Amino acid sequence: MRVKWAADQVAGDEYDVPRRPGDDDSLVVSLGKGLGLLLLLVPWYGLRHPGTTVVLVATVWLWASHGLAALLAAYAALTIALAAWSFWHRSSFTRFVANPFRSRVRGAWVYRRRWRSAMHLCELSKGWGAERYAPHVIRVRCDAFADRVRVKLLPGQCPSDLDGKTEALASTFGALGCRVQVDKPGVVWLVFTRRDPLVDVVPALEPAASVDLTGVAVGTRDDGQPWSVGLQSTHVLVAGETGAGKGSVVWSVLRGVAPAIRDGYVQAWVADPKGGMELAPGRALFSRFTHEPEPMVALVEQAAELVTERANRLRGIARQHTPTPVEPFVLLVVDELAYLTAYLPERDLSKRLASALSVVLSQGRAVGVSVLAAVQDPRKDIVAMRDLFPVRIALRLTEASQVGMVLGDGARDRGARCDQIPASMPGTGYVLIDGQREPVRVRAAYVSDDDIAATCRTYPAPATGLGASMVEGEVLP
Ligand SMILES: Nc1ncnc2c1ncn2[C@@H]1O[C@H](COP(=O)(O)OP(=O)(O)OP(=O)(O)O)[C@@H](O)[C@H]1O
Repeated sequence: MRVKWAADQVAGDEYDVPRRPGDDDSLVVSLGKGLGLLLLLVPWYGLRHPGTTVVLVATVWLWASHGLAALLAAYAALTIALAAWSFWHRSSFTRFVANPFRSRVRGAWVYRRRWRSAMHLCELSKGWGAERYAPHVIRVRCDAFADRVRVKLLPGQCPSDLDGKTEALASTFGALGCRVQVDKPGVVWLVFTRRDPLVDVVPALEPAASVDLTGVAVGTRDDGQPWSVGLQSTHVLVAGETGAGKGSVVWSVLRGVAPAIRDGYVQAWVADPKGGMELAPGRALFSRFTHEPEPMVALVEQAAELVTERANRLRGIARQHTPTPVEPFVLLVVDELAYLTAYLPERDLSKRLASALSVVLSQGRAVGVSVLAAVQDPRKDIVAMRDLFPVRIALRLTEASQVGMVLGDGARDRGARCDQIPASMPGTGYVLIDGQREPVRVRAAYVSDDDIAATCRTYPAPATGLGASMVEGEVLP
């Protein structure tokens, strides 16, 4: 593809415009060439865009055969029909009319018109001899929130070449943000966010009647899809500075599994090092709950004993634990993991904790014991354990360097800007989703005190959980 810098409309001053063959043609020759090109382009356009062609041909035919009044009447009738459609069935209207129209207009006006210059100025074009080449736009899909541009990369380019360019691309095309998603080898989707679907608080989600531990709905993704977190056969780490909204992730998970708690298939064992302030309101859901240092270590040790006992019993019989009311899935919730791993007052407690936690994290997944842990400060102590948490959620973080500590190296370059999440959007963060190398932006649902109280009333743990009668600070059987 030949790049004509001079013809591209980019905001900013042009510089170093190379001369091209034909730039010095006389007016007559240029007009002749233009006419020839038009004759070739009309049939090509007609074949490529049959819908538009039908509308154009119908318009010309109506005008020529029935006059302007008939044409205006037909357009008025069409407008009324579309308005009625949009009123009565918004979703199908959006899908079949609004989004394709948006895609066509924005695809031509915003992206294709400025594409090559933008690629050059973002340093994504390449030179070969005297020619310059830019990645090719295959398709543009737009909805009310985002534009998705499918792009064929140049030979010699790979998706990671776009890492670190996303901010420049977003700014070039006037978007709030840009993410790269690999489609297939050599082809990527650039997702430009125009309106943030996560700005509004996501209300608490209703728990599903039948709980699926492989995907518990906890919030919304920025493409409008539900965001689910798997608990079975995994451990989940939620990292975020104070006030980042870790509580909303933990509460959304607990609310999501509440029906299974009531039916005895899931038990929540909860350690709240913040003196019980955060999680105590949900004690009716918990089978075990504690907030004192020694009992918290004892709770993790009990989980480790359960893991060892189940592993010994199930070895050779089953490769995967199936939750039942007799042998429930245990979710060990630790509200501030760093407190247990780094700040326990006594050295002996720290040692006991480290050894019990390593058993639970390394062997618990196969025997139905999973950890859901929150952490404010993802520094060294946590990083040592980070790899034992297959699911990691990074909310707002104080420093850019912390993103990699939670999501792994390069995650920030691939779009996880946790340090730029505004304080006004607690519960917002980035996650890595299976099969996708790019982090996905998400927001957890906000579970209010009233929602917690209602969840406790509707789904209390069975009598063995001793919910409301628990003595705080003690580990109960
Ligand atoms: N998903 C959410 N949507 C809207 N508001 C939220 C959400 N999550 C939390 N908040 C609000 O943000 C504030 C801080 O939330 P939260 O206590 O969960 O943060 P945290 O990360 O647990 O902080 P800390 O580590 O200090 O306990 C709360 O007042 C809460 O009302």
